[in-house]
Amino acid sequence: MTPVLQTEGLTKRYGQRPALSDVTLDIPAGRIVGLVGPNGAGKSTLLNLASGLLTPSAGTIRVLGARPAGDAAQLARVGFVAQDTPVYAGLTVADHLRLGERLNPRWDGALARRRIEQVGLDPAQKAGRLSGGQRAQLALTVAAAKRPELLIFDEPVAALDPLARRAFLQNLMEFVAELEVSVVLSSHLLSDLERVCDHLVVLASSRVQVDGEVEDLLKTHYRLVGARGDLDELPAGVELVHAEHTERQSTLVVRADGPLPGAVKHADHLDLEDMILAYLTRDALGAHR
Ligand SMILES: Nc1ncnc2c1ncn2[C@@H]1O[C@H](COP(=O)(O)OP(=O)(O)OP(=O)(O)O)[C@@H](O)[C@H]1O
Repeated sequence: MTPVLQTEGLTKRYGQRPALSDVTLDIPAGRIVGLVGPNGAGKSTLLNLASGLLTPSAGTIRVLGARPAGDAAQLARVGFVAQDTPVYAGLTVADHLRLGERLNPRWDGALARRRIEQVGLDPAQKAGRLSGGQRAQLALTVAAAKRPELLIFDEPVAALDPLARRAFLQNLMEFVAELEVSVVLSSHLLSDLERVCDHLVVLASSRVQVDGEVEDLLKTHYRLVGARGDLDELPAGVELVHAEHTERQSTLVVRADGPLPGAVKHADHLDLEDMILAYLTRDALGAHR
């Protein structure tokens, strides 16, 4: 199956400053991919490159096996909702659907109308008067009714209250199951990502820190506790992500594809949130050293 997103040495600079450095990814189709990282990590830059709004400074990017936004057919295959879910404030909800129908060859009007009704949007309401959550629902509906093969969302739930966020993500998961669409979404909300994503990419300081299927990542990451000094040497196949020490004890977060060190007193798997935080802490400490 063609990968949904494939990059090699992908780099984007604004002037001299890298926003994305040497990013190599190969993400299979049929996933909900979470893209996570601190402010300024390069998430929007990557998503804008994937949707063809930006062009790379170096390296390559293929989306569904083709150049992003290379032609009208490729544009129709990808639905992109930029940060802050832009809508046309002066147009009504129904106008958005009419516009979508006119602009998109594969427009699914029945799906759009059903979704609008399901989420309780008034077709006559001007989009500029919708709440943040309603706007997000409208943007999701328009993007999904294009019947794309890939949906890209830049922080779709950032402006939503917890209930609206949950409803939006629930909706998104239903969509994915119904439409067999792949999704790439960025978010700062790690617990949300844990609930909906099956593939994760952690970006920090313009570089990929870790990337993989969530299930594999959870299986291979551990928090190890041992006597201070006993865990200084790690065997081959065990990569240190983050370490904290007290006078007597060391606590490490590691990625282990092989056996754990013999001197470990205690080993636990981490949840996704703690694993991501370990990578982000490593990057933050490295950056300020
Ligand atoms: N148009 C631009 N001109 C110059 N620099 C830019 C531009 N857009 C982004 N940058 C810089 O590129 C880097 C990556 O920005 P980007 O918006 O991709 O990060 P992000 O991970 O999406 O951040 P956030 O979580 O805050 O949305 C930042 O240092 C940012 O200041």
